[in-house]
Amino acid sequence: MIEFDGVRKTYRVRGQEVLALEVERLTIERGEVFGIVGHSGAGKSTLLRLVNLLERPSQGRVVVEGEDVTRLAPAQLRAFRRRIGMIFQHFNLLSSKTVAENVAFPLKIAGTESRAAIAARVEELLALVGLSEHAGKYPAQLSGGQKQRVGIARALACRPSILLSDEATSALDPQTTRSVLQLLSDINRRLGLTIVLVTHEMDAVRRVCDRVAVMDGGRVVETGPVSEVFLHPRHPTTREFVLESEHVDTQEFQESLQQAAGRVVRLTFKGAATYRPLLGEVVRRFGVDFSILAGRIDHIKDVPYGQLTLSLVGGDVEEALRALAEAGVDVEVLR
Ligand SMILES: Nc1ncnc2c1ncn2[C@@H]1O[C@H](COP(=O)(O)OP(=O)(O)OP(=O)(O)O)[C@@H](O)[C@H]1O
Repeated sequence: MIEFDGVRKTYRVRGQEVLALEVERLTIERGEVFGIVGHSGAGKSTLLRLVNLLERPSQGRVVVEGEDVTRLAPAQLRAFRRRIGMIFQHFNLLSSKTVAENVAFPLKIAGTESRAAIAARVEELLALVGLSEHAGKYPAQLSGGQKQRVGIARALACRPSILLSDEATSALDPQTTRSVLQLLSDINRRLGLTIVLVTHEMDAVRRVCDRVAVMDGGRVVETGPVSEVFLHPRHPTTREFVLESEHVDTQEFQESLQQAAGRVVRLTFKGAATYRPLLGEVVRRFGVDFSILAGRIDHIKDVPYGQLTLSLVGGDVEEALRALAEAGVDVEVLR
């Protein structure tokens, strides 16, 4: 478990104290994939770097697996950092070392394992990330996705219990992003380690995270299970992120809402309800006509969901909405 308790981080810029982060309380549970999403400058990296004390809080406590990290003596801090792996946007690989040497590097520095044990561990890690055939190559000979896989293998070398990911897929194309996120998800499941994933892409959160914190201006403005935050965003920043991730132009969408007739509602179907012909049944039963303003079917982690924005006219709209809600559909009246 990772706990932030009354944490403030300020930087001194040209003689002035500037507040970068203020988090009253935030808890990341053991074994979960926790997303931190926000625009550039929102404080995401600062929050992440407080976990392994790459940044020191100006005030408050960061407690990792029961230990207040700010109180660790230098030798304890070195041992503690080995329990936390980290991956970066630009991979940070050593260009003069091979893939295998990059992965072996943290184990050599730790100096706790024999050469043979390190070689065996490297082999195991390269198999885990699907790079066994590339052990002797140099980073320059790899694609972006392969480089990040090396980064992941290296981060896992010392068997950490926490993996910090700072925009690890931001430099990758969409397909490679998906495969790296899938790998992180598999690692979370297979090894049971906690992953904290900083990103500015809500789509990455939707694919792999269990819970998410949305940051704005150095503060956590919304937090909760991804399905909750994604399907029912409350804070304007969260709404913006969700619409962006659905490639919806906010202004165009507002305009189409204004032109729509009758009652405008957003229906969210989750899990099995996604595939049931509920809407057809209900509109027929209550004589309601509808037109579709927006719609999508997708997954949040492994759970399918469908979301439809409709304008409803005629018939008994109120009763139709009640029937849908009773059948387990989330009904939001937008207008
Ligand atoms: N070393 C530093 N010195 C001064 N200000 C800093 C320093 N590091 C970060 N900041 C400031 O703290 C705020 C939060 O920065 P941070 O890098 O955590 O944001 P972020 O959400 O990760 O953004 P990005 O996605 O662009 O990395 C910003 O206003 C930034 O300018």
